[in-house]
Amino acid sequence: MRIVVPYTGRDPKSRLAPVLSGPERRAFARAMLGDVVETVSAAGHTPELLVPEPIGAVEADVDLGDVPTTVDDRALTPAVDAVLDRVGEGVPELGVVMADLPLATPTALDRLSAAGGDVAVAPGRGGGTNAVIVRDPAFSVDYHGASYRDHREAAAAAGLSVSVVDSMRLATDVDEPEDLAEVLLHGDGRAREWLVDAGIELDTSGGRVGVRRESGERPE
Ligand SMILES: Nc1nc2c(ncn2[C@@H]2O[C@H](COP(=O)(O)OP(=O)(O)OP(=O)(O)O)[C@@H](O)[C@H]2O)c(=O)[nH]1
Ligand SMILES: C[C@H](OP(=O)(O)O)C(=O)O
Repeated sequence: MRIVVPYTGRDPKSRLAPVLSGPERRAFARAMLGDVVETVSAAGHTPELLVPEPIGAVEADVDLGDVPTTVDDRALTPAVDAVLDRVGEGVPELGVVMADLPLATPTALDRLSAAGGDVAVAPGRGGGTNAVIVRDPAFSVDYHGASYRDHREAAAAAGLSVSVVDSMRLATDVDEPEDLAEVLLHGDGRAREWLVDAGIELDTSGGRVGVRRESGERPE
């Protein structure tokens, strides 16, 4: 199956700004993208990048190999919807897997692709839609906000069946600083390596496990 991976390098992961500088967020987002592309391929699928502008040489620190790429500078929802227009005769299904899922594994993707339904969804913590497989052209996306709820409602309104996959690895999108602790705890790819190299470490001093910088200070 072809799996589209939307990715933006335009001020990515802004909610990580309390911990990571702008250049660091770009590098870390790129490392997560590398993990996701590798996982999609390892699961036997064909990754396709969906980006608002060509990925430049400045971001070539992570070699993605020869990944097919669609460039569409519209916002996330219309850009993904345009790709989903392909679903129909000749293209029975298409996946959309976000680029900020560095804990995703081939096994977790296998579970999603094995789930039936016109639409198979892996919800994200916090209300989002981290991964979805679409098998009916009547479905369209509406990202941001509580998109998991919105997608279920839209599918129901269109008379489409939905299956939901409960997966910690697909549910953990990295948006907030506390999500970095999950990457340190459960990751084993480039994103985790990037955090360790940057001196980000677990902080177990409070209630919930968080992260801190070895140096104490975020670089500007
Ligand atoms: N192609 C494309 N991908 C996008 C766009 N906006 C977000 N994405 C990707 O969609 C996924 C989920 O988006 P967010 O969690 O909002 O990521 P983000 O915009 O980098 O992070 P925040 O600044 O914290 O919202 C990530 O893989 C992003 O790279 C966009 O406008 N175009
Ligand atoms: C794209 C968006 O991601 P979030 O901002 O919820 O992580 C969503 O899943 O609807």
